[in-house]
Formats: sequence, structure tokens, C-alpha cells
Amino acid sequence: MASMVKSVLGAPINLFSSCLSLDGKEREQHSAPRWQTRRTVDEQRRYQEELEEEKRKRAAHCEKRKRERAAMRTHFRHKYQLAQNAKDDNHLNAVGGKVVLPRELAAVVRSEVPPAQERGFSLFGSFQELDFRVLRESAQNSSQQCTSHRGTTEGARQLRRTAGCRGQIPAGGHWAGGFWKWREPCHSLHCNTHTDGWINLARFWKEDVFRTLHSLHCTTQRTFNSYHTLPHCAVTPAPFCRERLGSSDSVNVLLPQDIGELFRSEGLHPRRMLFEPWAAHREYRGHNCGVFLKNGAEWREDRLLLNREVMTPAAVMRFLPLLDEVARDFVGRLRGRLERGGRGGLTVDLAPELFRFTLESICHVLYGERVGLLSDSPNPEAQRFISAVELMLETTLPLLYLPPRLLQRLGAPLWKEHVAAWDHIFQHADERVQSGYRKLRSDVTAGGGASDRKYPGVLAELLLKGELPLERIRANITELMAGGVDTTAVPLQFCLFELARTPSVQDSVRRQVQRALEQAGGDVAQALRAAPLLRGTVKEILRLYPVGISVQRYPVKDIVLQNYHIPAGTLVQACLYPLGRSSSVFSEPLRFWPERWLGSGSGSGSGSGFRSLAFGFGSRQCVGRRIAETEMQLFLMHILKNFKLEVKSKTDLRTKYTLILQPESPLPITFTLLTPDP
Ligand code: HEM
Repeated sequence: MASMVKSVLGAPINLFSSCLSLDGKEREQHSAPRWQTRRTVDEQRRYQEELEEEKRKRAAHCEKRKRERAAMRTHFRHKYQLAQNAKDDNHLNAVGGKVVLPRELAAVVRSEVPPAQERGFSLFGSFQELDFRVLRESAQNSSQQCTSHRGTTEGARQLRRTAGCRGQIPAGGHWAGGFWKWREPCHSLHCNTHTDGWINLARFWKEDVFRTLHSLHCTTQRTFNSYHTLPHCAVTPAPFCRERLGSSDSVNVLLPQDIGELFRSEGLHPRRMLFEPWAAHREYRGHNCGVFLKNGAEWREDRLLLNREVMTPAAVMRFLPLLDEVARDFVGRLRGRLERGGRGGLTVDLAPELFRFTLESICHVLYGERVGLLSDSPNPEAQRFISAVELMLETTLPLLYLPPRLLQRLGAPLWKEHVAAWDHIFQHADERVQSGYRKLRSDVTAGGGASDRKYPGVLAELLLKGELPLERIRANITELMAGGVDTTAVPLQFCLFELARTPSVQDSVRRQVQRALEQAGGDVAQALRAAPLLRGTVKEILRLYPVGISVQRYPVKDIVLQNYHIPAGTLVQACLYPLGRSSSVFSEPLRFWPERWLGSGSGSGSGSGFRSLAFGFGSRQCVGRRIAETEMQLFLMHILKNFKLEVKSKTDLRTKYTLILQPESPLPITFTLLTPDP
């Protein structure tokens, strides 16, 4: 044994000790390069060159690796909406962003790449050469993304790890419908449409199913062929299903606890489904985008500045008197019409007037001045703006699932109409922004300054603060103007209808309003606070008739919903129409009952905070929410104070979906004066 140890360790020890034993001279001789003694000068030079070449190659290789890793990191940063890194950016900029990833890295990235329609603006580049075959493939890729690990042990292991950190998912499970199913679920994952998104799209177009998309969300159990509309349905749909439409592939949820989970994984810069036709129009015309279409850090920057102007309690107190003035004016004019008509009521469909009312209201808030839409001869240009918004909304829906670039190339009439509608909206908003700007400048030159007078409106505030460049102010003001008309006018139609056909509710809300007004002694803000049924009425209407039928998000981390694993980056839609009508979420879901939102009965338990979602949720919720809520409550307050509302037919109304949910036919209401002039 001893001899074996000696022989194994002997050689290295000898070498080691021989090194130590060298004196200075000997060491110099040993360490001197051999060519110094034996090679010629030529050989020396060649050797030096080879060394240099090798060094260059090594540096280039190193640089390439760094770029590849920078490209990967940038991809993941973009995907998870993390802050950019200047070092990585520099690496990529140095090669003009062109980095070819080696196969193994590309595979890592590929399995994480979000589906084509989720990639935002970068997608437009690829539209240049787009054809339907490519589109179809991209749709298939997006579904493959969900199944990238399908059936593999590693996939299962990874997923178990993901869910394992939640500490509640048992081991085991199997693949189903493209998702990892952890245990036998009560509802199996299925498609509410055909499994091929392109077949669905073709049929939707042919059979005009878009108009009833909200009901489709309720009918998840039906096959596509037997699909038909239910005018006013209570539903017990599956809480979870998959929807494929063109290139869009989403997981649809409706239970508050699932929506809560989705909300918790929306990240710092929440993203919803991109409205491609709108974004394409901005790109086509070279316009800036406002918050609706922006994402990432730029969205947040704009959004925080806008929140200060329209979302904070202080902002509400600033614009509330402007909205009140318009509401009083509207009701005063309606009163005048009734009085002129003598005794008896006036039966009228108020829809056209409501659109003018909401445009007048939003303009007053944005520009700080009235635009005269409630006069007897309203400005025809404003009427054209309203028509343009309607056309823009109507043409958006069928365009949503098609590549705008392709339609643009084909010169498709639908795309042309859409562009013309947006052009008109931009032109109109632009004129208003310019005149607001000129007015502000002349005020400032005259030495007054907006601060001396009444609230000058959102535009002036943004201009005066100077924190946003003019182009971005213009883009955001245009969006607020376009977003502030139909969204508010349509729920008001539903409000009038439901109050009219439910006299008991109408009476109790009116009683509360009258009491609140008396107590508040002319302080409208105080009166609103003292009449919570007004807020309940608005919430109840938006529960039954949500303006947008879904709120969408791309979770930034993997989540588990209903025992299904949902990979980060999957499009998930919270379906508001079936949520609002679900008997497992609301008791007596079809009853118009504003009081359900008051007090302790308004909900408790898991996910109870995610039942009233018409304005979306979290930091990305509707930025016009406070304007819309205040405007609608003030309108109802003055209407109920002045008129009794009735409808001839109390039958359920039919709705249609044209990007916003609307009544299918006019809703005539009979208004009768309650009191002499108040
Ligand atoms: C009853 C009326 C309204 C409803 C139900 C409504 C609904 C919504 C919903 C569901 C969203 C998406 C929120 C999310 O993704 O979480 C949204 C976003 C938005 N809404 Fe509204 N809206 C209404 C009125 C308004 C008004 C009056 C304006 C303009 C003054 C407006 C402007 C916008 C804008 C600009 C966004 C995009 C916000 C962002 O992405 O940061 N909306 N709205």
C-alpha cells in the first residue's frame, strides 16, 4: 500500500520539489520561451502573428456569445416587462440588432415567444410579407406554445415546479386541451368554438356572429352550429374555456377568484389584447399613440400623468361642476320640451340626444368650455364626429382578427372606412386641441393665466404643466375624446330603460336622491355621496350590460386557474357578460337590483372584489372611469328629480355587440314631469 501511494504521488511531488529547488538563474532559463533560444527571427514573427490571430478570434467569439446572451436577456426582459439594460442594448445596437441565436438558445426563446398577435407593434414589421398561410401558422404556433412541453417528463416536472411553489397542487396529472391538468377537474377544458380559429373566423364573418359574441361567451357548452342568441339569459356556463378566433387563441374565465388570480399576475405594465386596426392606423398616419395603445414604461409614464388629471379625488372635484352644468342643461331642455308639449308625457328614444350629451360633457371636461351641442341647432361638425366614432367602433370588430397591413394592401373597403373614421376623429380632436392651445397662449400673454380663473380643463392643465410633449398630449386627448362618447351614452340608455320598467327601484332611487339633495343644500358632490343608490344603479347596469364584454390580460408569470396550468404570456379574457349573469356569482342575476351593491351584501369571500369589472381592473383600468361614473350619476340624479319614467313594453331587450354592447333596437321611454319647475 505504502509503495502504491509513493508511486502515485511520487511524480507530482518530484516535479513540485524540483520547481522549488530551482535557483534564480535556473528559473530564468526554464521560464524563457524556447523560441528565444532555438527559433529564428522569422519564426518568432510568425508565432507572434498566430498568437495575435488567435486572440482576435477568441475576442470575436466572446463578443458573439455576449450578443447572443444579450439578445436572450432582452427578449425575456421585453416579455416580462422588466426595465431595459443599457449594456445589453449596446451589445445589440453594435450589430444593428441582428443576432442569430444558436439552436439551443433559440429553442429556449422559441418556447417562450408570445403568440404573434401578442407582440404589439413589432408585429407590424412582419405584416409586410404576410399571407394567410403564414398567419395560420403563427396561430398554430401560439397554441403549440401552450403545449411545448406536452407529454414530456421534463414538461411535467417544470410545471409541477411552477405550481408546486403555490403549495396546493398535488403531484401527477396529464395533458388536456393543450394545458396540464393536475387532477380530475369538475369541468373539462373545451373550446366554445370550433378548434380551428380560421374556420371560426370565416363563419363569424359569414353568419355575422360578431354581433352576438357576448352571448357566445354564455353558451360555452353549445357547439358552434347549434349556436343562437338568447336575448336575456341567466347562465351557468363552464367557468373556463378556450376560444380560437383567427390568429387569436385565448383562455376565457369568468369566476371572480380566477380573475383575481389573473389580476395578481398582470405585472407592473399590464397588457391587454392589442387593437391592431387602431394601432395600424396610427402607424399608417404617423400619429403618436395614447395610453390605450401604448405598453411598457412609456404607457406608465403617460398614464401616471393622466391619472393626476382625471382619476384622483381632487381631479373629480375639479371637473364635477363642469359635468353638473351639462347635465342640468340637458334636463332643463327636456323639461322645456315637455312643458311646450302641454300636459301628458313625452315618449322618445333619447339615444341621439345622449350621444350629444356625452360629447358635450367630455369636451367640457377636456377643453374647459361648452361646444354648444345641446342647442336647438347643434354644430353639424360635432354630429359628424359622433358618426365617425360609431363607424370606427363598428368597423373595428371585424378587423380585429385580420392583419390590417394585408387589408391595406388589398385596398379593402372595410379598412378604408376604418381609416376614414379615425382620420375624421383625429382631425376634429386636432382642431379642438389647437384652438385650446391658442386660447391658453393668448390667456397667458394677456397676463391672466389659467390659475386665476375656473378650472380650465384637462388639456390646459396638461399644457401648463408641460410634463408631456405636445404630440403625446394630442394623442391622449384624442383617445379620451373618442373614448368618452359611446361608452357613456349607451349605458345611460340601458339605465333609463331598466329604471322605467322597474318602478319600485326607480321610486327608491328617486327618494334617496331627493333626500340627498335636500340635505346637501346645493352641494352636488355632497348629494352624490349621500345617494349611494345612484352609484349602485350605474354598477348594476354595467353588470347586466358591460360596455366591453371582456377584460384581457397576458399574465407575466405562469398561473394555475381551475387546476389548469396557464403559461405566462397566454391571452386570458375575463368574460364580463356571463360573469354578470352567472347565478354562481350573483343571486337572482337577472334582477335589476342596485341595492345589491350597498352595504355588507355587496360581496365577501374569495374573489368578491372581482365582480364589478366593467371598467377593468388594476393600474390599467379605464382612465375615464371617474369621468364616466360622475357624469352618469349626475345625469340620473337630475333626470329622476324631474321626471317619472315609463316604458310601454317591459319585455327583455335584445342586445348587439359592435365592440361595445348596445340595444339592438331603439328604446323609447315616456317622460312625465314630476313637479313644477324645481
Ligand atoms: C361607462 C363607461 C366606460 C366603460 C364601461 C369603460 C370601460 C373600459 C375598459 C373595460 C377599459 C379597459 C380596462 C382594462 O384593460 O383593465 C377601458 C380603457 C380605457 N378607457 Fe374606458 N370606459 C368607459 C368610459 C370611458 C371614458 C368616458 C373615457 C374617456 C374619457 C374612456 C377612456 C378609456 C381609455 C383611454 C382607456 C385605456 C386606458 C389604459 O390603457 O391605460 N373610457 N375602458
